[in-house]
Amino acid sequence: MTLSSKLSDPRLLRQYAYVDGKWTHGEGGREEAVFDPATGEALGHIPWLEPHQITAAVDAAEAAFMHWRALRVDERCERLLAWYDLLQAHREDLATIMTLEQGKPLPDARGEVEYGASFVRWFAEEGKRTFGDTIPSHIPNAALGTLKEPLGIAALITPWNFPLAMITRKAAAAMAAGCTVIVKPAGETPFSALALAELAERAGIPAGVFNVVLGDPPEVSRILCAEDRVRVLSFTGSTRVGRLLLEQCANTVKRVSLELGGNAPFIVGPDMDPREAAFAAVAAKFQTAGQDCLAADRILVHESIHDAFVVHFAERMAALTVGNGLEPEIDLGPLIHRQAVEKAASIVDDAISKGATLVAGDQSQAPGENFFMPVLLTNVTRDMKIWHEESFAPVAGITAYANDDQVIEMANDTEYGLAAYLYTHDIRRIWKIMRALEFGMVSVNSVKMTGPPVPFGGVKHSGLGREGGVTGIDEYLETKYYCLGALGSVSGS
Ligand SMILES: NC(=O)c1ccc[n+]([C@@H]2O[C@H](COP(=O)([O-])OP(=O)(O)OC[C@H]3O[C@@H](n4cnc5c(N)ncnc54)[C@H](O)[C@@H]3O)[C@@H](O)[C@H]2O)c1
Ligand SMILES: N[C@@H](CC=O)C(=O)O
Repeated sequence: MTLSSKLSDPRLLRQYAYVDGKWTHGEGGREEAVFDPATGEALGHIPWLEPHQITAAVDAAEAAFMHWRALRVDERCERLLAWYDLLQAHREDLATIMTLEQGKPLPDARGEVEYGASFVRWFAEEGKRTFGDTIPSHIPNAALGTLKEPLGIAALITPWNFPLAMITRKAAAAMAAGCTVIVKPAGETPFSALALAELAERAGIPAGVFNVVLGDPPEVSRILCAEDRVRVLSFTGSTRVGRLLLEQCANTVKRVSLELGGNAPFIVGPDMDPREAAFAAVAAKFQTAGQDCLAADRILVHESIHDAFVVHFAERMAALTVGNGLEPEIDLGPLIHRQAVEKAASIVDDAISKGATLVAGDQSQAPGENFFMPVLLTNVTRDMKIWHEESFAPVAGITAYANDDQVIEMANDTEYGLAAYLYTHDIRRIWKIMRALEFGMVSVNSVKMTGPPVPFGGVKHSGLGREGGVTGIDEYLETKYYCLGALGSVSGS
């Protein structure tokens, strides 16, 4: 059965790039297959655009920018709201596309469609609030102030683990600000991006405002980074690629926003009920089969409750079901591809060879070659890869600690600084540890922390800038200061 036959609106499955309002094939004959990670079946093909076609997308975005920025902001925001309504109306098809190309269970895919759509509505509202300032003047007879203006063309490069929401969190902010965008989705999950383009067109978003280019990642990124007309690069993906792109943007001095990898500590205080904390840790570790920048990578449990916590964690983990995300009652889908499975296995082997204890995790039960059964390791120490690397796999590692100062030092012992979890009901401990954690986001007694109103982003090697929230739109705006001089006597100046 083909992908399009599973959709109630088969036109949402597009196998072309989308440039200047037109579905565009490659001119050099290069293409790439897109696979269902659960079955290994090819879902379809996408063309790779040639370099001059990427430049044509920049031409289109440049031409569209003049008109898009000149629209009244409420007109721009109306189009975004129409886009939001269409995302909601087609959420089932969007979720099906996502599960097929990414692998996450259908309920999680539905959740991501809701989450992704919520950014479109949020920025359709925030777009109307891009206020400048008036400045009390230090210059005689002058009025001073600031205006917020769109930066221009934004290039948005996104990953495969959240193939829809990572686009809308950027694109809706940029478009509400008056920028035009060129999206380069991950080659593993282009169909969610192309369905977004189809719905943008139906929502009346003009040609050239929302473009999706496809191609060889380093080639496309090099062109977009070197283009002077592209004034913002917003990237979500690995720290390794983020560093490369930051360097490539230096020559054109563009605004760079980076949402990079994480290695979240999950700290459990001695006052916690070990069962409650263990169940929360399982939820924080295994979402999207561990392929989540917020995944609880290092679980740090006070020594007084460590053993009970491990028992409850193992019990809860054993109840997780692994299988094709299209089937009912599945908790963990496949990993994105075979290399991800090999990386997960190497992280487990490395830990065991350095003294970790394998409590659970039997790979002989895996239902297919891209699946990895959840693993629980205890006695995890700092010399292991699992401590330092973002595992991006369903591998949980637990370490015992003795006191608050020690756990703060352990939690901060990473180059990453995206998110941290803290479970304790002691208010003094919460305040002390929360303040000392070197992370952009700290979630206390809650697994869920994200959503459109919050400033999402990391410190250290986890990135630059914040997405969402009231400041997310600023990533796409420039402040213009004005001085209106020689006005005669200006009261209050
Ligand atoms: N901080 C966040 O908000 C956030 C959210 C989601 C994912 N992530 C991170 O994303 C990573 C997983 O995603 P991924 O594997 O797709 O990341 P990735 O860095 O491999 O790829 C991200 C994007 O960059 C492109 N790319 C890959 N290699 C490139 C190169 N050499 N030059 C230019 N472009 C290149 C890819 O095609 C894709 O579009 C994890 O590290 C995860 O933590 C971060
Ligand atoms: N779960 C994150 C994406 C990271 O992979 C989010 O909520 O944005």
